[in-house]
Amino acid sequence: MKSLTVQAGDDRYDVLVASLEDCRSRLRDHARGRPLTLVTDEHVWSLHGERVSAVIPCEPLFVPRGEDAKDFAHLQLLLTAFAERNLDRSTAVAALGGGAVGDLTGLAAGLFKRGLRVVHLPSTLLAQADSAVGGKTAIDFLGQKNLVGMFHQPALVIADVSLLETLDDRQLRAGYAEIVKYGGIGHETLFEWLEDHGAALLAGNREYREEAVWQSVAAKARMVEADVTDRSGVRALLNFGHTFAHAIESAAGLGQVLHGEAVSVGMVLAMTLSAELEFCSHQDSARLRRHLADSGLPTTLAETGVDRSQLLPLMRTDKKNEGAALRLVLSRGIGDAFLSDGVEEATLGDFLARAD
Ligand SMILES: NC(=O)c1ccc[n+]([C@@H]2O[C@H](COP(=O)([O-])OP(=O)(O)OC[C@H]3O[C@@H](n4cnc5c(N)ncnc54)[C@H](O)[C@@H]3O)[C@@H](O)[C@H]2O)c1
Ligand SMILES: O=C(O)C(=O)C[C@@H](O)[C@H](O)[C@H](O)COP(=O)(O)O
Ligand SMILES: [Zn+2]
Repeated sequence: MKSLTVQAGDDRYDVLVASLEDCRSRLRDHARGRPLTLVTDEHVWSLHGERVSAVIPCEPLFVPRGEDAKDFAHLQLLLTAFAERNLDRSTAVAALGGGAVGDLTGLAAGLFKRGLRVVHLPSTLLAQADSAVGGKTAIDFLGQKNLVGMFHQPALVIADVSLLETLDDRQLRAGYAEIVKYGGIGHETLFEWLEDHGAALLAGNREYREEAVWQSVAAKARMVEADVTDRSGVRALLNFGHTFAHAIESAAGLGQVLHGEAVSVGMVLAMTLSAELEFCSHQDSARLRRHLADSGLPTTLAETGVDRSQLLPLMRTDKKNEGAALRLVLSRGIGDAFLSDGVEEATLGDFLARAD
């Protein structure tokens, strides 16, 4: 078992990369003798419900698969169920699933009685490496990604990579994009390691999956601790590729292009723009693109099928922006991302019009 503690302001919690069975007593501490209210989708439950129930008695609540869960209707559904069960602040609710289940459950938990504890049991590569840690919760609104949300840190995160054995190839690769992000923003050695071991990781190597989840979570924890509520600019680097990605997801129709796929294209766009603006070399930009493409991820706008004229207006609504300036995460090279307010809208518009 690998374990790290995140100190996010006043909130302190453990992230365990371990089997669910090895965490039985930790889970039971959070349930306090009652069945654990566990939010999931029927697909994940059909695959893993029996195993999870053998570790901890659960009362499941079902939401749709993927991005469709992240809306007001399902937020209301969870809040209603929490009220019907009269959950109180001494017990936790759990989220078993991908980032969508985690984002929705985290928000419902944060709102109900002004804060229930939430335990994340991430079951996708993306959720294990990224979304279960750090306390960002959200639903989509008015066609825009994560427009309504809050920070609500978990009480415990357990990443059991054996859950990933049932994940389909497309979802697996999408999650891998966020791991590449960690190398891209601050850890060139991780990026090199992924160049060497990424193919085996994607093919199913359990040791490499654990290592990549661990490295990503450790990197994220440090950035979250330094900037819990995304104010100082440190945490904003976790948004590398995301200004483009969220616009791509919205323009495609939410749920059509997977978040990780959009992040893959978004990181290539951010790096290509950085190279054009002479912040980084064209070799580094090509290196990032090559590794993502070799990993079976999309790297061009053309592959997403979006109408590129929709992107700039969507990018203007990004949460990082203050006033008129567009705030982008750019790069000085692999492992060296930075936040920029300096890209003119006309420059970005021209870039988007002719990008691959
Ligand atoms: N809060 C954050 O910090 C953060 C970070 C990154 C992404 N996100 C959000 O996370 C979402 C994307 O999450 P995601 O990539 O995990 O996908 P997802 O949650 O949208 O969908 C996961 C899909 O995989 C299936 N699935 C889940 N676990 C499985 C398993 N073990 N075996 C088989 N099938 C399984 C689910 O049924 C579902 O269809 C986006 O909404 C994104 O905005 C949030
Ligand atoms: O935890 C963070 O901070 C991140 O930015 C992680 C991202 O991978 C994630 O997609 C996040 O949900 C994006 O947040 P948003 O603030 O851009 O909606
Ligand atoms: Zn993301």
